Amino acid sequence: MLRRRRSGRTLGGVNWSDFDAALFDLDGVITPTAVVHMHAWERMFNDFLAGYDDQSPYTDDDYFTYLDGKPRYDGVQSVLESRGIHLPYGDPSDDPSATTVCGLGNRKNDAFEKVLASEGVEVYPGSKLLVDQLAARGLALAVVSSSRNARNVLEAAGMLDSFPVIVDGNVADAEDLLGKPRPDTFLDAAAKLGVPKERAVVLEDAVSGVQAGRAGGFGLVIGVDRGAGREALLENGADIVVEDLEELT
Ligand SMILES: O=P(O)(O)OC[C@H]1O[C@@H](O)[C@H](O)[C@@H](O)[C@@H]1O
Repeated sequence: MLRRRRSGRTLGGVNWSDFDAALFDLDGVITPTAVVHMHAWERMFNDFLAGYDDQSPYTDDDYFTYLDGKPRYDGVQSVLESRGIHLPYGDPSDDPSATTVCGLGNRKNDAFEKVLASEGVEVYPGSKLLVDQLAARGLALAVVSSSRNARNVLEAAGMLDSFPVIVDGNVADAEDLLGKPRPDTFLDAAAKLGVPKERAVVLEDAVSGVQAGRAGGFGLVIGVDRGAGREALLENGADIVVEDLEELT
């Protein structure tokens, strides 16, 4: 836990005058939607795995180890590989009923979209506060999310206008950028903001996300522990770990 300091240019122990940009992950960092993704994956995988006699049920450990923060189909591949299940990759246009990597990913997306439409999206109050404070200090802000739903989530949360640069799963696909844990999407966001990586801060809740931050050589990597675990975040690339971004305000 960081000691809160409000003096000078320091917020929550971070000297923000050392930085010109903040690159925020979305799900689990700005909005509590990591939980929605988590539940949608759980429902889809448990239905799918029930068709196998020799597979144990999918658990939260599967989520944090193989899925958290990764692009949709990379996550599906990773879970299937860990269980020795081989399916054809298919194509992102696959119907959700297709028994392919892409079909399973799209099946989960149906569940995610239903929850989004019926329940809407909130914002973590501490995250909104930090975003507003950093914007007021003149930092350039971006969202860097693996999700193809990022724009919809930001819009539903009323935060779309807070981020001049959004690098999401669709941008990564269109620009051929490798997804987290590779650093490419974060580097792309920093370049679009015109800020050198050493002057940019990465804020991430997923192990794959802090790995991307470390691999990219960013000025500071802040882990937000929403379930991945403080130690896991520190071991994989976080310089500091908080439980909520309110600690940095
Ligand atoms: O299926 P989508 O919306 O493109 O999202 C892909 C991934 O996006 C990430 O932001 C989430 O942490 C993952 O849980 C999710 O699986």
